Amino acid sequence: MNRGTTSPALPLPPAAGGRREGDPPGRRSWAAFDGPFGLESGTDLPDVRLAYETWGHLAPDGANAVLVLHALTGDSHAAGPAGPGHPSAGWWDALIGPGRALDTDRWFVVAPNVLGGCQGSTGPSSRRSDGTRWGAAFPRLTVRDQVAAEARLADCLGIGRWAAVIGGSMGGMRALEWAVSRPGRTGSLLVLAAPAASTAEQIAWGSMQIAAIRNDPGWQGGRYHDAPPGSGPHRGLGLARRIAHVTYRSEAELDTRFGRRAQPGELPARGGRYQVESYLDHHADKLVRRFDAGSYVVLTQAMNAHDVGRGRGGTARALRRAGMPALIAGIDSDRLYPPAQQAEAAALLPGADHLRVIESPYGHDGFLIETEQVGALVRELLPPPHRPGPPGTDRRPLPLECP
Ligand SMILES: CC(=O)SCCNC(=O)CCNC(=O)[C@H](O)C(C)(C)COP(=O)(O)OP(=O)(O)OC[C@H]1O[C@@H](n2cnc3c(N)ncnc32)[C@H](O)[C@@H]1OP(=O)(O)O
Ligand SMILES: N[C@@H](CCO)C(=O)O
Repeated sequence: MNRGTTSPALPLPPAAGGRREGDPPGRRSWAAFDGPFGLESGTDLPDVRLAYETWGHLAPDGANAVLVLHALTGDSHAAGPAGPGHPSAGWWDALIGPGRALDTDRWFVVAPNVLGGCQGSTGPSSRRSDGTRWGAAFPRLTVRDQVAAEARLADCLGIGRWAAVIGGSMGGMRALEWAVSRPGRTGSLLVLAAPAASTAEQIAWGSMQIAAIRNDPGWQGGRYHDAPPGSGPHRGLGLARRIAHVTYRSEAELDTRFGRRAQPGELPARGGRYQVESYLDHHADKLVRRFDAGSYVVLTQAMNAHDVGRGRGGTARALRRAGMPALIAGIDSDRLYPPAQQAEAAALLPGADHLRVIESPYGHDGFLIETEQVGALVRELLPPPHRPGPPGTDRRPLPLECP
């Protein structure tokens, strides 16, 4: 195991370095595990690197650690301002920080970039030991593989049991997999807008996005990473994002916001765009500039394969393994992961009483937008102590090296 600091936009430093006591909060680091790292498919990755960010300080007994897991196109920058390597502020910045729902004066928050991603963790755009990029040769991953890698990271950080594992969408799939596969390491659970198993329709949406990328001539069978800049499958990735983004928002929101209006200065009857088309173009353009198409395919395949009940006697039996206190939340206007699906999971999880419903006009993206309601759920899961101690007195340095 090695660790160091990096930014996804910068070349990795040699395998060395590490966090030191007193490091500023929001420190970005990475951990590399020597392989072979066995995958559910039966193949191996020769080595694995996970990028992660942390906020707060780990208590001497390691009991104040909270794992926060991002969605499909998210990354480890869950909190903090925009800056080098981070075009936007953290995606849950409103929730993580001193005095916020995930109070970093009390909790040590860890957010890894998912295995298969493209923001510092091993994925299709990473280089292999011979210097070539994985590209099409990158193996199929499952949510279980991603959680296994996160468990290796927890081992390395000396975190035997998370006080809570929290995630939305694809991050919620991983949170649920943590609870089912590692109940002894998952102290409590918050799953937002995520299913116990992807349905036919969810797989269908994902497969259309994968097809959009693969049908772009720039895909080149997945071997485009060393092609000249600009010749990759950008059009396909942009189309995938447009398809996905419609599923992330509600019909009512799109209608209220854009209706049939033309984009200012453009006339649809003369080849111009509707406002909603321009909006989708904008989101496609933004994603293409920050995300790798190969990672998009690998992560979407992992979401399509997601089924906590596979090989465990079915969903109901699998969920019964997870007895920790749990909150399962759905968004009332989510058409991608309808709340009724999560209500079934809530009914089956021993530690969850009933589905929590986030009210939002925004659809699936409500787990990113409705931070007040999400914060209330986090506070319910991790209530403030009756007598808080002075912040920052209980802390231990993270190990510089793992065995
Ligand atoms: C866990 C994770 O997923 S982490 C990664 C965070 N997620 C993403 O980045 C996914 C992409 N973004 C989103 O899904 C959303 O922007 C969210 C969820 C982050 C925030 O949602 P909202 O605040 O409702 O933003 P919304 O979807 O309205 O988009 C606003 C953008 O659309 C642009 N826009 C709005 N109308 C139009 C239009 N007619 N034409 C062109 N652009 C438009 C705005 O200018 C704004 O641009 P900017 O983001 O570059 O400043
Ligand atoms: N906007 C989110 C939706 C997927 O949950 C993302 O891009 O990751």
